[in-house]
Amino acid sequence: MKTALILVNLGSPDSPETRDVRVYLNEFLMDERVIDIPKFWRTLLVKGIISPFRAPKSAAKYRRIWTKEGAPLIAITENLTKLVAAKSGIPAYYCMRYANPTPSAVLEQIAKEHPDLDAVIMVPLYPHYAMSSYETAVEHVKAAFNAGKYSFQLLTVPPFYNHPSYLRALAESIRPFLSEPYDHILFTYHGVPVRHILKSDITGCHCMKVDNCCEVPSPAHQFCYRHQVKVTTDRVAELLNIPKDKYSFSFQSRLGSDKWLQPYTAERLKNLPKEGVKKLVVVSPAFVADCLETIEELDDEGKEIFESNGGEHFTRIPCLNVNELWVDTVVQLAEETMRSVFVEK
Ligand SMILES: C=CC1=C(C)c2cc3[nH]c(cc4nc(cc5[nH]c(cc1n2)c(C)c5CCC(=O)O)C(CCC(=O)O)=C4C)c(C)c3C=C
Ligand SMILES: [Fe+2]
Ligand SMILES: [Fe+2]
Repeated sequence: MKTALILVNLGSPDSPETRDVRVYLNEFLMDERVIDIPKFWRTLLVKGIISPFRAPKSAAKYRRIWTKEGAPLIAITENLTKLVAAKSGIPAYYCMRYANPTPSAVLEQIAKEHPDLDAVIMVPLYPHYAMSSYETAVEHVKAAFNAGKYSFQLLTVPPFYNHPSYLRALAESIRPFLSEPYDHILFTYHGVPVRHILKSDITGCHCMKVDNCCEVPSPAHQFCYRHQVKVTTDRVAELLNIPKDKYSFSFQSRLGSDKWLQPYTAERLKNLPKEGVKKLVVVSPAFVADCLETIEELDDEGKEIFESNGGEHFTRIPCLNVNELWVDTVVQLAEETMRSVFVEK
């Protein structure tokens, strides 16, 4: 089998200048899987209200996290891609859902450099399924693939929130930070609107409708972000022997006035010191690469909220980034997807 890999991440603006951030925000928020309202209203909201006000503020935040290599999320994805290629011996590329490099440009490059491929395996860099992350990235790459004339097949790695290799990589990345005394570990995940959870419920009658929905077995869980982040949290806590009263999970980065998944991370950071938590460890497993939401929102804003409310020690564990066990996981996920298609035939 001749294969290549394409790692897919979210994307960052081309530069931290307001102009480029506005272009990025427009593309991001005009995505119907992110702001799922009729196009007319979405255009009015995004181009008339959100982007003009948010772009300068977000640009200032991007300037604070920008490095010599550019946006952290892109630089880390590029380095991960190189390590995956070296480890697997399979040519590996990366593309982004928003901004650059685009899936069409990268698919063209792959076809040119490897004209005799049987398959390209897409690895969406999202452990959990959400219509605003995993689903939109996969559909966007598939649309670019279908628009071109490629002789290879496109295969897709499924969400890996409960994959033993991912759980192990995550647990081992956390373990060294628990050797010092701590009061609590908070697993914080990017939030999504509650409406998205209801929309993704294939049964139409389970998510947020059944008591303890995320613990009651259901086919809805295949697409339930809340269930999946809960599984990741509990499995990692089990691997690390963290007692139930010493960990919890919450959701960050809410945008707009809709109801999003709760509890909100900012509220938890404010209240934890009042509950006696002075030494806090924070980890964000939905992001596999450090980005604006971890470096700026957690390291800067999150720490400040915790400490100004009586917290004394705030430690944020870096994302998996280019961690060796994580590189192994990506290779394993791709190989398993390839085998499931070609060996089982
Ligand atoms: C788990 C992954 C992510 C989900 C789910 C997700 C949903 C989601 N995001 C927004 C709006 C914004 N997110 C922004 C940044 C951002 N989001 C993710 C991941 C998920 N988003 C990442 C990794 C990043 C960082 C990108 C980087 O360049 O470092 C932004 C842009 C920054 C800002 O202005 O705050 C917006 C906007 C919505 C509305 C949403 C679900 C509906
Ligand atoms: Fe986001
Ligand atoms: Fe659920």
